[in-house]
Amino acid sequence: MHLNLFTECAPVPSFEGLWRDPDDRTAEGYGSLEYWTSVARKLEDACFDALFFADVHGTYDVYEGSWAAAVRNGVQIPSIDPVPLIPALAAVTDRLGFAVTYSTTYHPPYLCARVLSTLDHLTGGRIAWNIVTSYLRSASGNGIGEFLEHDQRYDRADEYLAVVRALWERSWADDAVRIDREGGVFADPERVHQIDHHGRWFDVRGPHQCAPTPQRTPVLYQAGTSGRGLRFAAEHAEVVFVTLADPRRGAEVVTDLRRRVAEAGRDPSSVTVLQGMPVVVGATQEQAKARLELMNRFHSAEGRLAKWCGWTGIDLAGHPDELPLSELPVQGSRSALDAVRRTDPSREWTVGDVRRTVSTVHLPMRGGRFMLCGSASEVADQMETWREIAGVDGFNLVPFPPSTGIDDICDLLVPELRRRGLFRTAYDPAEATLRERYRGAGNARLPYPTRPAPSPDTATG
Ligand SMILES: Cc1cc2nc3c(=O)[nH]c(=O)nc-3n(C[C@H](O)[C@H](O)[C@H](O)COP(=O)(O)O)c2cc1C
Repeated sequence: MHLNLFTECAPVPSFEGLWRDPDDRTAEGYGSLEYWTSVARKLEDACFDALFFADVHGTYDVYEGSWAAAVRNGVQIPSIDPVPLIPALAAVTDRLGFAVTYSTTYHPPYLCARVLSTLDHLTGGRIAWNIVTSYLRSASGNGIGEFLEHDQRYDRADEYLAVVRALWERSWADDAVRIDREGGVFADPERVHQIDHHGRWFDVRGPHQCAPTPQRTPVLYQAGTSGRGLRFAAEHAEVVFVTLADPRRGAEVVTDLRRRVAEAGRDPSSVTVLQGMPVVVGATQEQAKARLELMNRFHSAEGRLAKWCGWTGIDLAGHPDELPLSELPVQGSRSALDAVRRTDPSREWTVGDVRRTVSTVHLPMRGGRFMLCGSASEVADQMETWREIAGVDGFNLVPFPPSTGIDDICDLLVPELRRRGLFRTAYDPAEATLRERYRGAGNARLPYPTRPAPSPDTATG
């Protein structure tokens, strides 16, 4: 089983309002090296695959047409950039991987390739890239790029991947770096190539500024399960991060994804699917339930609405309650919208229905299904059900409570998973890089060759 821990470098990585819990360490800790190094050490002791950092490049200003609710509730503002943190975390760990989010809409591909190669060098091949197309229109107001329509963002992302993959895979030969002190040749210019990419969105000559890293291309993660998102994943992703509503309906998405991977000419079993999963675990079921009471106490409906409206681009305060949701165009995240719709696909969802659902606390024992909850043994049972029925390969765990929940996962849940033979008791020394943890020892490099971007004109939804 593959296990990541999901977080954000923000006071409220998830569960809006929980920063008010006096035991929560994230509110002050998110900006401190001491906090993040202690998290990284804890996860490495538990042999996690990776620490996953979500990130955005604008403010959540859709709800009520303002970022006031986001600021008041600390919803990814303030937040710091996780990327500069990674070398510090790598310095206190040896094997833990790090997944970082970089946007194909708001970061230039040449600079993205260099930053991720730098991290792959400095960590000895422990980097994954969470490829996002970005749903926040507000970022375009910060002078970092133009917000495009949903499908166009993915078209651009296809070309972006052609550029960065060419820089990582084709620009430098493995034997280009010679360090020949006698001969006075550091690197052989004959073995370093321009990529000469000229496309609709990008003109990048190259060569890449970094010599080949342990993985060359970082492990390619993708999140976004609209039809267009799945097509992008089928073409590029090695690990797909999903948030499925429940195991049975989730199985349809996973099957659809693997079918599309096969259609793209790749081995469907080579794609690792991780379910993003909130989890609360206690020594007993009663203790887990008691922890959940914190949700009732501190949950912020306003903070939740700020986040959800930012994800989708729909202002739930800006339309009449009775308006059917199907009448609103969605330029943000269709996955976030589908996650709500899939809880009851037969219903004609209105703006009012969604606002009530999004702002209400859904505790697992009161019918809310989207959470792992209970003693370690109960949570492990639920994880096994997800694996068997939905066909996911592992989890991107979202800890509840946000900081002490990390200790519960490592100290209570991981030992139970190990007892069942579901999770490693030590890192395999033969798996030197993060990619090898997914694909086995000896597979440090991207398994499929670089490909030109598929033409938006010929691709189908
Ligand atoms: C589980 C999940 C995690 C995501 N994480 C991020 C993130 O950290 N930063 C970001 O800008 N977008 C993130 N996204 C947004 C996607 O990259 C994408 O832009 C958005 O979901 C729209 O695509 P879709 O309609 O296919 O879902 C995430 C989406 C999902 C479903």
